Amino acid sequence: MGMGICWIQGRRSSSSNSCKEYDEDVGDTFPWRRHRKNTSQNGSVRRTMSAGPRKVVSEIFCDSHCSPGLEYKTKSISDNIQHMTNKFLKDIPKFVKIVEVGPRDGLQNEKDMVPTSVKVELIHRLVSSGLPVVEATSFVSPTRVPQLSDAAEVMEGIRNLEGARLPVLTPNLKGFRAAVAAGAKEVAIFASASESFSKANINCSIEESLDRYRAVTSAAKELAIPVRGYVSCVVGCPTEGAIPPSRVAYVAKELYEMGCFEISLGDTIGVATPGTVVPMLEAVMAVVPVNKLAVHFHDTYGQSLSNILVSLQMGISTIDSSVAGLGGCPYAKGATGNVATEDVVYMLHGLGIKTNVDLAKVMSAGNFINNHLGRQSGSKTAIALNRVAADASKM
Ligand SMILES: CC(C)(COP(=O)([O-])OP(=O)([O-])OC[C@H]1O[C@@H](n2cnc3c(N)ncnc32)[C@H](O)[C@@H]1OP(=O)([O-])[O-])[C@@H](O)C(=O)NCCC(=O)NCCSC(=O)C[C@@](C)(O)CC(=O)[O-]
Repeated sequence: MGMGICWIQGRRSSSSNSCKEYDEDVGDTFPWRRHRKNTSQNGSVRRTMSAGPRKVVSEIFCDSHCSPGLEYKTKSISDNIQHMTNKFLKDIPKFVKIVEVGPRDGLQNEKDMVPTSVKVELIHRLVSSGLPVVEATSFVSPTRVPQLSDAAEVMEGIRNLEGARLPVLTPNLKGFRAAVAAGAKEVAIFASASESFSKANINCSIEESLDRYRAVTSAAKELAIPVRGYVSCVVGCPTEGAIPPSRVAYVAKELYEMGCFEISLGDTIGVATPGTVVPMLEAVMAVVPVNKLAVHFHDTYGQSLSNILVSLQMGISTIDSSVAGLGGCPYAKGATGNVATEDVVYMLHGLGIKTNVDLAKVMSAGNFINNHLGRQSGSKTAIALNRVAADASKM
């Protein structure tokens, strides 16, 4: 296989040819430690992590992720994670739900059409990694977002897929009805805190969009279909600049009151820093319960992980991310992709936070789509671990 990423913590499949379950959910990754090379009696090469002061909690014998013939021992860093008592980390959640937006937000800006079969395969791989929610596609105008004009076909390809929720974006009743007809069991609506972005993105004012979305949420209620709400431009807008937190709070509250079960706060152009995230979250948390909020950071200025950390410290426990950092909004020029799922999982597990996501499998999904797109991953974690794996396979 040549993937060689068995030092990654996370829940493992119990199938005989993949990594054994960890003894503790928080295993460890010490890719920077040197491997010791041993030769066993039957001649197979074993590589063992150099012994350190920490407890070995698990040993992984992995055919599916390691290079053939290699075995890795991992050490636990759980001994070092003191978030229960550490004053800086004691209030962060113990479990975080990751909402994968790669197949939708990640692909919507791709110029060359990605074949439907590749999208379907990507979604299958992401679901198999344990991600609880994978946003699958959008039922928007095909002239506005040609890349997702195969939404109904994508839904057909994932019709029998189980193990994750598979919401789709719907900008209006027309999109909602098409989504339901295609088999969608959950939808997302997307408003903006910026008037000009609302106009550019969905061709109406904020108030008009809220009216449209009331129609969608009431139609969804009749069918018992859960609706997620997005607020875009929660910190900055490509044309208006800084957006006041009070405006974000207003739109979030409207979406919540019309029935959205969760509100995702989108830094659409990736300009936020912890300095602007804190006041924005404070304003929104005053009107929407924190357990109903998610954060959605694009990584244009490389601030996403620090923004996520401060959001965790403020009690947020749902994080949107995109495999391999794919993405960008067609109506937010210059904005890059979402924070990479691999980087988020690596950080969360490093903080001792459970996700139930298998980083190795997310990386495999990332490698799959990057190979198709012919580009390097936007995830630093994936780049680093792929490099370590390649080095290890040469030893
Ligand atoms: C909202 C509309 C549809 C308004 O569309 P419009 O441009 O105002 O035009 P319209 O309403 O007059 O309709 C134009 C044509 O589109 C059709 N139409 C109308 N609705 C639909 C539909 N649902 N599905 C398919 N077709 C549709 C409609 O029937 C008509 O067809 P025609 O008569 O010309 O043949 C359009 O502007 C649109 O699709 N915008 C969506 C653009 C988009 O997807 N942007 C990216 C979303 S990402 C985002 O917003 C941020 C987020 C969520 O990721 C979070 C973050 O990062 O911050």
